[in-house]
Amino acid sequence: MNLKQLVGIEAAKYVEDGMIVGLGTGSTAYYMVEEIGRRVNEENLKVIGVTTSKATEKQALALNIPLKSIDDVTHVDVTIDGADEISKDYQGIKGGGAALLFEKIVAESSKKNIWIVDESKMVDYLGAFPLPVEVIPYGSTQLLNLFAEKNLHPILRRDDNGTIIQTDSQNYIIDLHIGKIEHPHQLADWLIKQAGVVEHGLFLDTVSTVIVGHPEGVETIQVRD
Ligand SMILES: O=C(CO)[C@H](O)[C@H](O)COP(=O)(O)O
Repeated sequence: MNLKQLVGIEAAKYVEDGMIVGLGTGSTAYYMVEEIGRRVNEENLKVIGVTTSKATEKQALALNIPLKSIDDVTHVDVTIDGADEISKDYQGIKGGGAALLFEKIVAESSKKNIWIVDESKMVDYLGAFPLPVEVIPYGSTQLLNLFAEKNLHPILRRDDNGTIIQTDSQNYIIDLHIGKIEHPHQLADWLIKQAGVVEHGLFLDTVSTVIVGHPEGVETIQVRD
């Protein structure tokens, strides 16, 4: 079993009958969704899933996990999602899979957030992983210029064919190759104030529990209630 599968299966243990569960996006969250699907089908687990991307929605539907839109629930009990980086003070970067907007909306509606990662995602400081910023297409060149002026080293995300990637909301992603983010809260506050920025991938003071996969086994870190 690989480390992503290990933490995905471990996190699914936190899901109980009657819960509304936020289902994250990415190659690690994939295994958690598979395990919840297995429990729904084999153990008659009764849950409602709230998905964070079209990809996860497709996976959950194929597994017959009952789903509701975030707009049709009053709250989410727990959201389980991956992360691109987690710093030593448990701040995170997400959005490598371009799902950061829905992921943040669901995370902010959740009583608890569990992040599942392999040990390579645990870092001292955020920023070696390029910080994704979701922007509307209109004015995105102006934002690229602004970010470049501020030495944030922006690159518009494209696929291997050079086509600009669009999110589930038809927005663009600008990745900021910062290297080391000294003051994540300041950067987050500045980014969200720029016209055209829809959301950024700094997930600050969000996570309740981090489940880290090591070759020796699973480490569970309780960060906040
Ligand atoms: O934020 C995300 C998607 O927008 C993912 O959770 C993050 O990119 C981690 O993905 P993976 O588990 O595939 O490494």
